[in-house]
Amino acid sequence: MAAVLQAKGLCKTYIVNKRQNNVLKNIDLSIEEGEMVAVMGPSGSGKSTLLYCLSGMDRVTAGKVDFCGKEITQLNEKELASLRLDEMGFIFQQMYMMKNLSVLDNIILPAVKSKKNTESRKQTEERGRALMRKLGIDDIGNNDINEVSGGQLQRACICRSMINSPKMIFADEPTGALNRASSDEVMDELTKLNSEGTTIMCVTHDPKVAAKCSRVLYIVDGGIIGEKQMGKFSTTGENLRNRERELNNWLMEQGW
Ligand SMILES: Nc1ncnc2c1ncn2[C@@H]1O[C@H](COP(=O)(O)OP(=O)(O)OP(=O)(O)O)[C@@H](O)[C@H]1O
Repeated sequence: MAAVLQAKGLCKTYIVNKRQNNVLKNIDLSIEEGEMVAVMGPSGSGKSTLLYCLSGMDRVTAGKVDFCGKEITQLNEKELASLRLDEMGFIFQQMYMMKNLSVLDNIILPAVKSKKNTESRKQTEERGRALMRKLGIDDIGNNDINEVSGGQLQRACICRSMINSPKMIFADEPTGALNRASSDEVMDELTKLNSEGTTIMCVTHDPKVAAKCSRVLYIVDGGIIGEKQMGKFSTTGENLRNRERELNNWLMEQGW
């Protein structure tokens, strides 16, 4: 399997009030095509910062990041923005939907903005609707974003992250704002996308979410101190409880 994402010697330092905070310390990491990787660790350990640096949303202080063979740490802002738009999908806990647009218009916005997209508006809308059907929210396309539930909105975010058929989806606490049932539904959709070939990296505090991933990284104080290969989760015949139990035992060994 080819690596989609590779980081070498990745460091990130923030300077706040003249004080240096070395948040990521010399991280080496490789993510293969088709993996679904969870990033776990204590609060403030650098999980979100890692996600932002790997996806080019934030600049690294030292080291390099390759995405599909392109060294993103060498790209300028414009090149980075179009790479993110065309090849990456993003799902956040806060969702970041545009309040003045309908759910469908929010979903298709990355396609409308992409210079690579040669479709008519109607074709793009049709694709948006098809994604909504797949995620079971085809009845809320014309709603305002404040007229839908949190679970529906998060599924809309998944549609939006998929609209440009990205190579990889970066998710930061995608289920953090959801109740258990909605969280399970969103994870089912993400694992389905992953089984269809999309590589996913997901920051989470929830072992139930991580148990559905194929690999779990554990970060403490800006360094990856452990990783666990879980194998692909299959909804058919696999006992999720066993995976959760195994993962919880491992997390305790890491100091969780
Ligand atoms: N934009 C920023 N400017 C300055 N410091 C930042 C910035 N973003 C994060 N930090 C600091 O970097 C450290 C790591 O933050 P980060 O959000 O990556 O941790 P996390 O592991 O995702 O935490 P949590 O689980 O609480 O979301 C923290 O000390 C935080 O205060």
